[in-house]
Amino acid sequence: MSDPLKPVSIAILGPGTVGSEVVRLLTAQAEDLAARVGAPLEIAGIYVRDTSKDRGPNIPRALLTDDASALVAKADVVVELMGGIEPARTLILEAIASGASVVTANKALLAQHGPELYEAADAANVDLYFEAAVAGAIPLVRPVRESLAGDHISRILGIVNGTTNYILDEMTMRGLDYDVALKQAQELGYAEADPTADVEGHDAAAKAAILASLAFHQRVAMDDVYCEGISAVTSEDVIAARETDQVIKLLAIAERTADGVAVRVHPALVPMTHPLAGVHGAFNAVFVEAESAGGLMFYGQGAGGTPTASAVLGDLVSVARHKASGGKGPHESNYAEHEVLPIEAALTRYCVRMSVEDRPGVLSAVAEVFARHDVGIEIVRQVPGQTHAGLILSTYSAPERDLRATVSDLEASDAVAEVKSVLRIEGE
Ligand SMILES: NC(=O)C1=CN([C@@H]2O[C@H](COP(=O)(O)OP(=O)(O)OC[C@H]3O[C@@H](n4cnc5c(N)ncnc54)[C@H](O)[C@@H]3O)[C@@H](O)[C@H]2O)C=CC1
Ligand SMILES: N[C@@H](CC=O)C(=O)O
Ligand code: NA
Repeated sequence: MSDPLKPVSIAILGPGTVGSEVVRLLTAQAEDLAARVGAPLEIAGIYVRDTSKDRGPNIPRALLTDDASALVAKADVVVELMGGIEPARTLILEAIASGASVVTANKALLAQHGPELYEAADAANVDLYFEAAVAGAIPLVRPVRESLAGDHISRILGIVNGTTNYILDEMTMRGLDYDVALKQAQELGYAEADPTADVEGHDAAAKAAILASLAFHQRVAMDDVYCEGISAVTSEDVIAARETDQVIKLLAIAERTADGVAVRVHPALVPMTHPLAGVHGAFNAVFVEAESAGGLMFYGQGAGGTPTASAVLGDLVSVARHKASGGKGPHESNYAEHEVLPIEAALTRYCVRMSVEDRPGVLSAVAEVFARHDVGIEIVRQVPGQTHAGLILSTYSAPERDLRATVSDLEASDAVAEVKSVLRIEGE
């Protein structure tokens, strides 16, 4: 425990979209933060690669340094907002080894190297907080890690990536092209430095791995998460969804069943009437189902510099309080050993859009393929076409492996000219 009047020194690594807002708010709200912490927060330095570059009025030049290790060594709390694996991992380990607590928004790093970092933090008896790493401004890590620590979480389902929700929403509501919407998301500060992480679902998968680890009290790594992004979603898919009163959302789903835990990220059709359909722009929404609490819903801004800075500052106040007055946050809880199940075992529903030969007997040939794999058809819609007829079939819930085998046989069937898209259905 330090002297309560002694300032808590903060190192900021990476004053980008989020980091620059953290620095601005640390200065603008200095008095309130000092009162809440019980000691002033003092920025010891800001690590950048190029100290000569002007970074605007919010980033005082005098605080810039290009010597990250020296900065980390003199800080009580290190706030890592550079992103990426290295040098973030090494600098966080250096911080922990020198006795500093760490606040990070780096989900990619936590999903890949979380165990190493949690173990180092526990061994050094320092805090490692990461509220901003999952669903931006929304308090979600803390509720799952602390508020629900006495309950049994069975399912988490939601939208956890702002960039892809923004893109799909702009395509749906304004008919924007995918590329234009992505560019806008980048300009608004929602996207990762390499937006492939967003559009291919890796960012959502990292968040899903972190949430599943916290919810199920075991280690779930990035590689355990089945992941499909939105880069294959076309304007035609978006229009077809709208015509049937559905929207396409990128969902993260973590479930605990009698057989184990399953974690997946993929685009899905959601009925317009479902609350997730009303989540627009870069907002996120996450449903948590727990045995005693029942259903909980978390909603708010999932990306953007200022909202994310709010989550970082919340963590910073907590860990700085511990530095000023003693105490420590929760350590990693990883005692459970449920099997991590493959996607093939998941029960899902498919919507298959295809063009078929426009001749008698085709519908029964198609129906036979579904029956062959014991997959029930719930809804059939036929759309007249010029050379071929359009057919949209929605299935009842079935094991993913049977649904895949059905699609594979449809592709090989003489009755089917082309399987145009396959989307899972969720939220009904
Ligand atoms: N932008 C957002 O809405 C959110 C971002 N995050 C996470 O926050 C972190 C930061 O994200 P942004 O601020 O959006 O990124 P950014 O790219 O705007 O900022 C990163 C900053 O770190 C610097 N940096 C990167 N690598 C460096 C290195 N090797 N040495 C020195 N400086 C380096 C960059 O020059 C830049 O100034 C990432 O981990 C991201 O995943 C989390 C939630 C929301
Ligand atoms: N790129 C991420 C930023 C927040 O985590 C997103 O779009 O959600
Ligand atoms: Na959050």
